[in-house]
Amino acid sequence: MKILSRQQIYKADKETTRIQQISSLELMERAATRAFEWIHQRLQGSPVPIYLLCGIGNNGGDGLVIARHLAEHGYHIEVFIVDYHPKRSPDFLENLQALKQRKVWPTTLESGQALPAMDPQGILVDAIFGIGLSRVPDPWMKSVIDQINSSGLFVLAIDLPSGMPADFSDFDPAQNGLSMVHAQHTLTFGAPKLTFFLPETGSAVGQWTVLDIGLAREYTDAVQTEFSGYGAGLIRSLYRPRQKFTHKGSFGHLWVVGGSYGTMGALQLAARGGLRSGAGKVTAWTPQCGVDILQGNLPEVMVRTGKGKKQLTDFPQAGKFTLVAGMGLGTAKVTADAFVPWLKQWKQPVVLDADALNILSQNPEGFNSVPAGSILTPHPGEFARMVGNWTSDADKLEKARNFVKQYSCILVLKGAHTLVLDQHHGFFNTSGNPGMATAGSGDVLAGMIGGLLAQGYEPVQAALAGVYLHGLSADIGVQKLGYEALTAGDIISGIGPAFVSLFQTAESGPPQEEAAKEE
Ligand SMILES: NC(=O)C1=CN([C@@H]2O[C@H](COP(=O)(O)OP(=O)(O)OC[C@H]3O[C@@H](n4cnc5c(N)ncnc54)[C@H](OP(=O)(O)O)[C@@H]3O)[C@@H](O)[C@H]2O)[C@@H](O)CC1
Ligand SMILES: Nc1ncnc2c1ncn2[C@@H]1O[C@H](COP(=O)(O)OP(=O)(O)O)[C@@H](O)[C@H]1O
Ligand SMILES: [K+]
Repeated sequence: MKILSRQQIYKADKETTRIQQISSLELMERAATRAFEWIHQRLQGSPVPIYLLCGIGNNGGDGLVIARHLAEHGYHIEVFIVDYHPKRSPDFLENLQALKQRKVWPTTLESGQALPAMDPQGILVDAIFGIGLSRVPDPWMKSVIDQINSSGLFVLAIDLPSGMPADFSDFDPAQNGLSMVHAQHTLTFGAPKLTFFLPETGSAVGQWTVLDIGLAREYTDAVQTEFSGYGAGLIRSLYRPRQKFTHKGSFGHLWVVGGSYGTMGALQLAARGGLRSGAGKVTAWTPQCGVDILQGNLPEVMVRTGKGKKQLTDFPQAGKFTLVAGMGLGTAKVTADAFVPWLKQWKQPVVLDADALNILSQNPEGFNSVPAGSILTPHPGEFARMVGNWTSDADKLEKARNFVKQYSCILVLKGAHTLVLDQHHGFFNTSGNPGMATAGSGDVLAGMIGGLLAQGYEPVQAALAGVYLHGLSADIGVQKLGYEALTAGDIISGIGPAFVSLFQTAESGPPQEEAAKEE
């Protein structure tokens, strides 16, 4: 599912009206009618009061069209024009006339005015600002947004919550206190917006549904976007079925390197993640204290040790195997002094997680030794050590772009929508849940990505599939366990069912955010 930038959406609008030979007014009618249908399907004529807050641009125009349809279907509506700007869009004006012809008379809220009292059992339709928002809302608009947020009403945002930009091309909302409507649900037109996927803004969107408004495929199919959301569809397309006459040698040899006294669990979780993702063989390289633990717990894994008793002080000779390093490794000076020069021996892409990243952050020159195409999997704390603190999601994204360019690597920025970023594209994952916020789940992910890389998936494919299947495994796990009880070990137990469910199609029509997981 492509994430179109603000400018690309305007272009899509233009191309749609040109190719389909319709007016912008007709496109507005089509878009807002889809939104009305969505509401009508759920409310089924309910007498709940509906308050429509409309701006003066085309987002407000959408609100007026929705209001007209609701009035025609006998809903109890009140319409307010939030008069934040003297310039009305032509399609807004046309629809204002059309609404008045239906004998619906909107109330105008002028600058400085407070919102009227509203029944807290009602629904508030937010059609104040859409993608036209080009600068931070002024103090009056901020107070309107605050009043909406404290109203207690169910808020349905049209296209996007007012105050929230579609992307960061015009301004960074964090620089001005992130003043935006917090919606329970957002009905967005044509494509999801970048800001839906990032924590500062994504929490304001609530559940989201992309409404298909028939944008010209000639444009949307061809346009190159910087970002997309992905799910099962993409992973199915790159999945490699196993052939009959294959053997364990066909699926690679994964080495998981790490562990230290007291953190052998991290290495075990990675090893198990690699095994369950299909690596033909897995070897662990650990300090001597790890041998009994690993041999006792993981009969499938071979164990080799360095000279260090409680921490690694030396590393195996680089070879034809696939390397995942860093889980539980520690950052002791003896370990770091051996690790950084060792990394130089590697020519093929490796997977670096946790303390491998922390060691490199303390010795930043070492990042130059990371082989091109390697996959680095920091959580936010590790990424801050790598690139310094960021001031906002927009700033973090910029730092990530620069990092990937500088070191020709793939970043897996872990979070609710993990971002897999290479020099060409950013992919936001759509699987996973807050149950994964538990110690060790990142170790499992590193092992899974390594297991896929070992089998011959291209690095970016291994990162995409590992991240998606990891989230899906946890989604399967929480169905039985709930969010609180899910552990990293349960994610490992879900890997098998996740592979299986990849090829089972959903029968019922899921809501769109769910549907995005299919793409
Ligand atoms: N394909 C699609 O997706 C379709 C989209 N459609 C709908 O059109 C919507 C976009 O409409 P829109 O361009 O008229 O912008 P909208 O958001 O109504 O804002 C109005 C104006 O406000 C202004 N302004 C900006 N920031 C400001 C601020 N802080 N404080 C005060 N003023 C500010 C700014 O004007 P400026 O001052 O920058 O010239 C802006 O133009 C879109 O979200 C969707 O709902 C459908 O109808 C058809 C299909
Ligand atoms: N709220 C959430 N929603 C979805 N996924 C999450 C959420 N919180 C954490 N995760 C996922 O859980 C994993 C946590 O990794 P990490 O912080 O490295 O764990 P650890 O260091 O304990 O192994 C990541 O894959 C991340 O994307
Ligand atoms: K809106």
